[in-house]
Amino acid sequence: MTVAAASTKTVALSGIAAAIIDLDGTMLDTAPDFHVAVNRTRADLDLAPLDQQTIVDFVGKGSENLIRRVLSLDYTPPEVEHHFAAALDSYQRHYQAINGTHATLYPEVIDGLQAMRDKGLRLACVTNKPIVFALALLEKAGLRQYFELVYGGDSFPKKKPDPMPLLAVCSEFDLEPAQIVAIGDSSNDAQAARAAGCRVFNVPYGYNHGEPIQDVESDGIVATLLVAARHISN
Ligand SMILES: O=C(O)COP(=O)(O)O
Ligand SMILES: [Mg+2]
Repeated sequence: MTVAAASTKTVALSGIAAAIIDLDGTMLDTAPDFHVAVNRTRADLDLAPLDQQTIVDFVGKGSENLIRRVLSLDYTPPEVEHHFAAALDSYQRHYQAINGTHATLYPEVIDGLQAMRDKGLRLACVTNKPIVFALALLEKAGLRQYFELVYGGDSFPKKKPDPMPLLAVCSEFDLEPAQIVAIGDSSNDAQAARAAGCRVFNVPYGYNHGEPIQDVESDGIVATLLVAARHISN
């Protein structure tokens, strides 16, 4: 615990020209949307509803992983594969119908994004959420305008924790990875950032697969995106 606590010290980052911000668990608390859509999918399969926390611990590695984990609670691995395609289809239909309806913005998200823009930072959103859901949600929450680039979990062959989508941002912005800070709520974000050579901050309030965020190696934990902005300079 002492080692983990020591690693949470937040350093001020200089030489930063852009920020890559995660979506679920970082800008929006989408747990209630996941809860509703997953339980409608389970009802289609005659499975009992799950509590929100159980579902939230499966969020972060994309829809396919979420649905496999949700099915694995009741089915053997061959049964999971048997039901997977229909369950994913059902989930996507239910999620699309309620996307953003029950989600809420975390504190200081708008102020944080505005503060980053005021510092001249270029902003990209990189999420493991499917791109159609991500774009619709950002639009609905009034966040789309802050981002020059938005990449979803299906925008590239590989998603976070692979560095591929972050390296695509570096290339699109024509910046070195060390000039970019990734900010997210999970080890996925931190691992992708480190593998890309980017700097990384974590926020403590989202979904980290049920693990303490203090155990994730990063440049620090920031209470909100506004606090993150205060720790970043060009
Ligand atoms: O849909 C997910 O798995 C969540 O994705 P995000 O935390 O990368 O936004
Ligand atoms: Mg997240």
